[in-house]
Amino acid sequence: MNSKIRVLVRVRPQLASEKAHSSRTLQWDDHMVRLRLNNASAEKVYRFDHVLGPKSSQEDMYDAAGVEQSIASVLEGYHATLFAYGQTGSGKTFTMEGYSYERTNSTASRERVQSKANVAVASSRVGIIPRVIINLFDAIQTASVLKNKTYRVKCSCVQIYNEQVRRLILSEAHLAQILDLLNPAPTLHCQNRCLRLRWSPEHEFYVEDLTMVECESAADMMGVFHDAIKQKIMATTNLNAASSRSHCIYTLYIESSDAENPGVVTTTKFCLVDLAGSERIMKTGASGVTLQESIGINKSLFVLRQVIQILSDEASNGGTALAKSHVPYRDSKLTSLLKHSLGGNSITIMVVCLAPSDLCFEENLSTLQYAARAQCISNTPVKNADTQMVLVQQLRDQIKLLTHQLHDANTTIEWLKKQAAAAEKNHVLRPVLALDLDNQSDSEGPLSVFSDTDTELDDDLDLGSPSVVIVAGAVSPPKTAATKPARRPTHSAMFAVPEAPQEYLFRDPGMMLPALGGIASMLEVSFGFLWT
Ligand SMILES: Nc1ncnc2c1ncn2[C@@H]1O[C@H](COP(=O)(O)OP(=O)(O)OP(=O)(O)O)[C@@H](O)[C@H]1O
Repeated sequence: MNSKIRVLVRVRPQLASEKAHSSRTLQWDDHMVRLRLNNASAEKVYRFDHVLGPKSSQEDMYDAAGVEQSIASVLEGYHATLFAYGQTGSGKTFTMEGYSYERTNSTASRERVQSKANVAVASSRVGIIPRVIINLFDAIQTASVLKNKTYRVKCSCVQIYNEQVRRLILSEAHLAQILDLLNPAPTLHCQNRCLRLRWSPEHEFYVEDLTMVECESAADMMGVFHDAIKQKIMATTNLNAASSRSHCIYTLYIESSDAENPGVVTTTKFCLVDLAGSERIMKTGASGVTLQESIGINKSLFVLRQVIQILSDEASNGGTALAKSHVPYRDSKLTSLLKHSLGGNSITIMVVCLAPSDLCFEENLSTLQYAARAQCISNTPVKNADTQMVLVQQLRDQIKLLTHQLHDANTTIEWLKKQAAAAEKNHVLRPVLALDLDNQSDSEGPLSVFSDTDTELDDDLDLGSPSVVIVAGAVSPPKTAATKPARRPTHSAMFAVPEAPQEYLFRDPGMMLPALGGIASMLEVSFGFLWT
């Protein structure tokens, strides 16, 4: 099953700080965005699954993105990803979280103004992640009753900051270590939080030693999420009072098992990603640490765009010409961790955020170009199963294959029998089967021979130089006795089951096939044949 990345665009309202600027370059309707180029002589039109304007609510956004379907898919065994993309200040964090951020004056922020999330906001303002948490637990409650399944939910949260993967969920031990290091050498501080990226054939890229927290309820999980986002690095720039200085990946892991097979566990994940926004350093006025962050952010977004470009080119070429193009997932931590979401096995939604101001024309143009490319990318969602289930499936596949082979063999045998019958009827074949019957009694031996209409073998039939010897019962070298003329056949029956390996001698290779069919249909033994 192929599934294109679903792309939605959200144009945020003009902020008070932007009122002085016009916003004529960007126009939209429900499925289209039109960007008038600066000289107004030309325009670019882009079509998307949905386009939401500044008046759209968080609920509108959640519904239009089809997040409920993604939750259902995750419970059915598929991975899902939703990520927010756009320039700095375009509304990604608002869309994903919906909280307000307040300035803080912590010691660590002497160099610049930092912000911390205030999660006490009206329920209508909360964004996609809190809504997913609440609705996931509701959906689990329903599914566990309807499908008689048991679910366990865990979560993890990391930020990718300056190409370092850092944990946002801190255990008490981590917190104690960090407090100990309040006047830290930065490297020690980082050791506490920085995590290594690993690769395995089973999981592809994964974060080593990642903290995962099991949660019993939506309230539990919301608590973990709120603690995590308070650890995010946020700072004030010219373009955003509370700008994410890192990419934030929040992942829900859903383990499910059937009441009938409690040992068989399926794990799926739902990744919710708030990307840091692309920044034009001239515009953000970044310097010092903020400048370093800008460079890191732009570098990883550059790789993300490259991945999108290559995958979309591949898709537009029907997956042929560029099918073997190298996709540079490994060139950044972000694309490594999003590999399954871009051209992989996940159901993916991309929420594209735009700022309406004419000042953002170039950024909006670039954002729309990549969004348009992203919606060409096809993923191949695969239902996940645990290893036991995979083994069961492999055995099922093997049984299916063997059943097919058996069916084919039986069909061949039937065909051979018909050929033999037709040949016999037309008296085309002569009784040419001979065998070593030294031990066989005259009345009824273990083997009868094939003959046409009870005709006896001609006395002068020369069986001294056989064309083929079939060895039935087991593969063994032909006995010299088999080359001797046989006694006369008396019946038109096919073959009886020999007690021990027997050799059937044919003069005429044409006879061999019907005989072979007859033997095969009656004996469940191996046999082979030799040309002599
Ligand atoms: N749909 C919206 N309705 C009301 N306010 C919004 C909306 N979208 C964004 N905003 C406001 O715009 C400002 C910038 O939004 P936000 O911080 O979400 O941008 P961002 O894309 O996450 O930026 P960055 O990449 O720098 O982190 C915030 O003050 C936010 O409250």
